[in-house]
Amino acid sequence: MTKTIVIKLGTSTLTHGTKHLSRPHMLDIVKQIAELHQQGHRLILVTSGAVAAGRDYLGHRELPATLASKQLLAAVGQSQLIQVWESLFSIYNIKIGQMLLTRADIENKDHFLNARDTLAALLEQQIIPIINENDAVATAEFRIGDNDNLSALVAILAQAEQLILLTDQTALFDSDPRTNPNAKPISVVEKITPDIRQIAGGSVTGLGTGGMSTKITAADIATRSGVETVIASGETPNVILSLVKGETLGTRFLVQADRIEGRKQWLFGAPPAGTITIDQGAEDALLIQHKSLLPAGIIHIEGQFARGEVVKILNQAGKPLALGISRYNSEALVLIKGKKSNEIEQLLGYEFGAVALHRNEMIIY
Ligand SMILES: Nc1ncnc2c1ncn2[C@@H]1O[C@H](COP(=O)(O)OP(=O)(O)O)[C@@H](O)[C@H]1O
Ligand SMILES: N[C@@H](CCC(=O)OP(=O)(O)O)C(=O)O
Repeated sequence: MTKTIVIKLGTSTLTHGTKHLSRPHMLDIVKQIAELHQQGHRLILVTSGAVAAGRDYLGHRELPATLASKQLLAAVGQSQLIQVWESLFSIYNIKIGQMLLTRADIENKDHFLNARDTLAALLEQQIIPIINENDAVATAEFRIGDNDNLSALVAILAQAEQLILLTDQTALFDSDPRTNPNAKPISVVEKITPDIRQIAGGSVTGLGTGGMSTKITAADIATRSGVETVIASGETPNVILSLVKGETLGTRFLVQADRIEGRKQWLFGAPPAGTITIDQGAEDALLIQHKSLLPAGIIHIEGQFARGEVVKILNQAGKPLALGISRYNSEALVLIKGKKSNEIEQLLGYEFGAVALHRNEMIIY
């Protein structure tokens, strides 16, 4: 069975603990990804390293200790970083696509759908998405701040089966192995308890952001949404291939929720912004055939809502059937209700796909 896998590479792995990107180490990762890509798996790379690459490119020049300097380094370094990935993937004739995201692109449901559609479109075309935070513009308010958390959100976005966090340690240890030589690796975390959070410290190398602490938060977010998460070393030979095969390596965090249901809980934070009344055919499609809602089955729209907002779906008798995320805003739905999906573009001048509400973004009562 093929899987969707998000692989996060920390600065420590990409630089191999030095001050510049390590092409040999990056090539080793690319080689493994190419093999899995060939097998039909869908792979997404979340890559750190822009700031480190920027520093190196500018010859480690002195800069004022400001946010703008960090953003400057990210702006300079991101283009270096993506060039290296592109040249390495081209060895295997694999095309890549760059996505730079901020918190708003994931938390705002409208943007979330856009980002998700782009990811899906890239994967469908066998293009490997290469993702980083848009550090050059993300101000404190809009930053996720570390790529561990970003990769967990990307895993939810992509409905991935597995999230692999590659770092400079072979596992999560019971204390930081840099300060405690007797620290012991933990192979499985069944549940993230306060004790687990307690043993995960920060980053001491000055290269990484967040250390183990942000990886635990990321594992928590991902496993609650049904995404198995593993922390392992990017240095271990064939680490990605072994993990995808299910071999025991690093620290494995067991899933805490069914994948689809967990993801839905994450999606449905807000109260419904409007209601959609559907006909009998659409009701059967939703309840019996477990299908998405097409505009053709919509009779009436109440309330004003944006694309990405939560709406309640009612049958003709006014009985609530489901909650769902609308792929179109209320004005657009008024124009396309009762119409065939292939007429959407002509009616609106744009389209976000054939369905009004997708099955995977719906909770049936
Ligand atoms: N309990 C722990 N087990 C393993 N590593 C830990 C622990 N607590 C803190 N760390 C630190 O976390 C670091 C990895 O995180 P970080 O430096 O942010 O790397 P990355 O760039 O891969 O995200 C390790 O080098 C280690 O010093
Ligand atoms: N977005 C930043 C990296 C942020 C980050 O989380 O770094 P790391 O802890 O090395 O994975 C960059 O590209 O430099």
